[in-house]
Amino acid sequence: MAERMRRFGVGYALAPKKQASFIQVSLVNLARERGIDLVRIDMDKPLIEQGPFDCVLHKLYGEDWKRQLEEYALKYPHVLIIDSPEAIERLHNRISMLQVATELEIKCETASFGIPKQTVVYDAKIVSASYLESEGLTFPVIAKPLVADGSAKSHKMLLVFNKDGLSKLKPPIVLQEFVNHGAVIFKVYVVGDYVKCVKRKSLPDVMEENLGKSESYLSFSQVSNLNTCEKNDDKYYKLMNLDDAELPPLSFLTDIARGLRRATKLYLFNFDLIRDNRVGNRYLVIDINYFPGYAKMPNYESVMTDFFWDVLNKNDKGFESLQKGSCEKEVRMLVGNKGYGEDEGTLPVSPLKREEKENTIQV
Ligand SMILES: O=P(O)(O)O[C@@H]1[C@@H](OP(=O)(O)O)[C@H](OP(=O)(O)O)[C@H](O)[C@H](OP(=O)(O)O)[C@H]1OP(=O)(O)O
Ligand SMILES: Nc1ncnc2c1ncn2[C@@H]1O[C@H](COP(=O)(O)OP(=O)(O)O)[C@@H](O)[C@H]1O
Ligand SMILES: [Mg+2]
Ligand SMILES: [Mg+2]
Repeated sequence: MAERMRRFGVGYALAPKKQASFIQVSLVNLARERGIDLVRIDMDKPLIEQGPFDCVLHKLYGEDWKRQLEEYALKYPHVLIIDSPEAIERLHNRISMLQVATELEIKCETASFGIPKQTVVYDAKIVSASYLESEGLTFPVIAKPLVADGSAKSHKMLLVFNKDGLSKLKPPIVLQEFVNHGAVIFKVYVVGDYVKCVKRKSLPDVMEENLGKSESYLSFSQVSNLNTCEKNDDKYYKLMNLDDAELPPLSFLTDIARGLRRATKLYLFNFDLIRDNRVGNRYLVIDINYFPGYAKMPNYESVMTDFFWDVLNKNDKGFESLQKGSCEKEVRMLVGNKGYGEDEGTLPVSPLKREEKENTIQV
């Protein structure tokens, strides 16, 4: 008699827009074929009454949800919670978010890595041109809401060209050095050990001689997502003049991704990288997002399914051996919401494929 395949249940708790983009029929079907059932968590009912799931996949905010997850992990200690609410929380503040990148040691002969200069402002009254100077910042600067909680407000940014623009700031904000980067941003998607880099249109360069000539600030939001067309194909790259943009070295990106995974203990995130035009091969991390728009990633269905399969099977083996009373230390690193340990296996890393186009903003 054929052996029945072990089936796994992955409960997902996502906002309606996220559910619509991520939970596509193609993903559900592929996962099902591999023995993984994706099941919607009913937000009108307590989580504790649902499942039991082998894994809970989630992108929701708030204390109540955190409490429900804690309660669930207590009742079902073998459940994998992807990702841990504490780990995700670090990304909800744009200072702690980038702090983690400064903790990494990336050794690469051809490229270097860092974050832009930045400072946090809680009180609008203290901001002046001399304050900026004392913080090591020069115009232009970007003002970003301190909190990155997924709200439309948290994506509203100001590019401030001169001192007149400073009166528009609404703290709490992060003031960050604007770095010319040829209007190309690299979005690096991470799914466990899988890493994929894509190019997106970004803000054009700002010429110093133009500062103070016209507007004092420019407000913008989600600039890399403004164009609604399909972003996976060559047409988008041609349309957006991204064709010739050379991607950063693969091993460099993989090292950053691995370092960020270890430091954040997150499985699912992406980070935005820009190439500093002043320094050539210096790359700066400007943003890290929890559970980003994976559906925009080529072959996202198989990448996500492979990931689920891998973590679920590892967890399952760990659970079995825990039940048998062995390998307790190893298992502890995989179960509950602890994230991977140092000694995990590796999933395949995708092949990668930059542009330097003179894009100048007239100010
Ligand atoms: O909606 P999408 O597919 O554009 O994904 C958004 C991400 O776009 P990206 O994958 O980086 O191009 C987006 O990335 P950016 O912050 O725009 O770099 C965020 O991750 C956003 O989530 P949130 O509003 O910060 O909670 C993501 O929004 P949610 O889908 O999580 O609501
Ligand atoms: N320090 C910077 N220098 C130059 N451009 C930047 C910088 N920070 C952000 N940007 C531009 O602003 C966009 C939005 O900033 P980001 O920090 O990624 O916020 P969000 O979380 O809304 O995506 C980026 O995609 C990029 O185009
Ligand atoms: Mg971003
Ligand atoms: Mg972001």
